[in-house]
Amino acid sequence: MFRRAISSLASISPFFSAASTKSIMTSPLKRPVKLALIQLATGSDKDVNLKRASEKVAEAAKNGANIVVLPECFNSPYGTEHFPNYAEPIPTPTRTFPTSETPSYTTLSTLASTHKIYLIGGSIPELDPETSELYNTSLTFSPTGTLLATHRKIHLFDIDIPGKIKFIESDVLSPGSTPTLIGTEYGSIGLGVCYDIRFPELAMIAARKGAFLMLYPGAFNMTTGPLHWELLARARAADNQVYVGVCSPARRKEEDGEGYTAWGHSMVVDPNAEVVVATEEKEGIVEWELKPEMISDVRKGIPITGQRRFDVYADVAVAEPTRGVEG
Ligand SMILES: O=C(O)CCC(=O)C(=O)O
Repeated sequence: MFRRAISSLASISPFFSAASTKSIMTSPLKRPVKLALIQLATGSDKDVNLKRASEKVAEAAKNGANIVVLPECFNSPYGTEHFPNYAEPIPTPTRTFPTSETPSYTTLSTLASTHKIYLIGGSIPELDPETSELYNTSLTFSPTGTLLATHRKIHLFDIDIPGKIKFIESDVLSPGSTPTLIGTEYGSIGLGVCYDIRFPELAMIAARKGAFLMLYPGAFNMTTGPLHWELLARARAADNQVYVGVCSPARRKEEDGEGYTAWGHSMVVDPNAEVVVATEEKEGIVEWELKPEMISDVRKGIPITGQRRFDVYADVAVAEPTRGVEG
């Protein structure tokens, strides 16, 4: 019945191709996988942050998680004045550093291999020693502890809402320029850091390339958190019919003094754009099993994945809006 509906669509639209038909019928998630988002309580002591992250990752792995996510800036306070002090270089095959200079990288790699998990290490301030540029960078490790992906936050958080919040990341950070798609044994995962979620293009690119999940380590605040955090997570899921996970630090306590206050509310959204599990502001772990048929069922019911009209909006990046007739 459904196949007949698709072939009749294909006959009226050349853009409803055989390839897109296949992408509707097959789930991009190969088998069930358990996702854990760690809403970590972070502070100003990097060693304590790494120790706390290690405890919580161990707890998530013990609960059976296969993919574990930490929040944005999990090793440092979130603030432009802090980034230079907490930044670390990232080792590459051709550029190594003593482990004392890369404690966050080393901890994440060890945690991934010890617990045999995919670990999306939230983000850390990164120092590029060649250019002295700083980035807000997310490192992903495989279950053998190998670095799989390095995502430098592409859209820097530069906003000014009078009387509410002003934050200019670009005062000290440089933006990344490369969208990230992480290959795993379960399928591909798209990644963005916090403000990246406001730009639907990244999730759309990842989904078109076959991602089953978009992950956003983030740290929304007390103004934009209640306004947009859940809305954006659900929107990216609805746009692309993929799972979405958003992972925040826990909210700072009064006694921790001045500083950026994260909204919290880490959550998993399913491909139908429903919040399936969420927490509030305190430290905790949000866990959910992602299922292949959830994606394929949603895509069969509302087949937008194969109905896109790239003949109409392929040139969205350069298109000028059509102007009305003047006068
Ligand atoms: O987009 C927002 O409202 C918050 C973004 C943010 O906090 C970040 O990019 O770190």
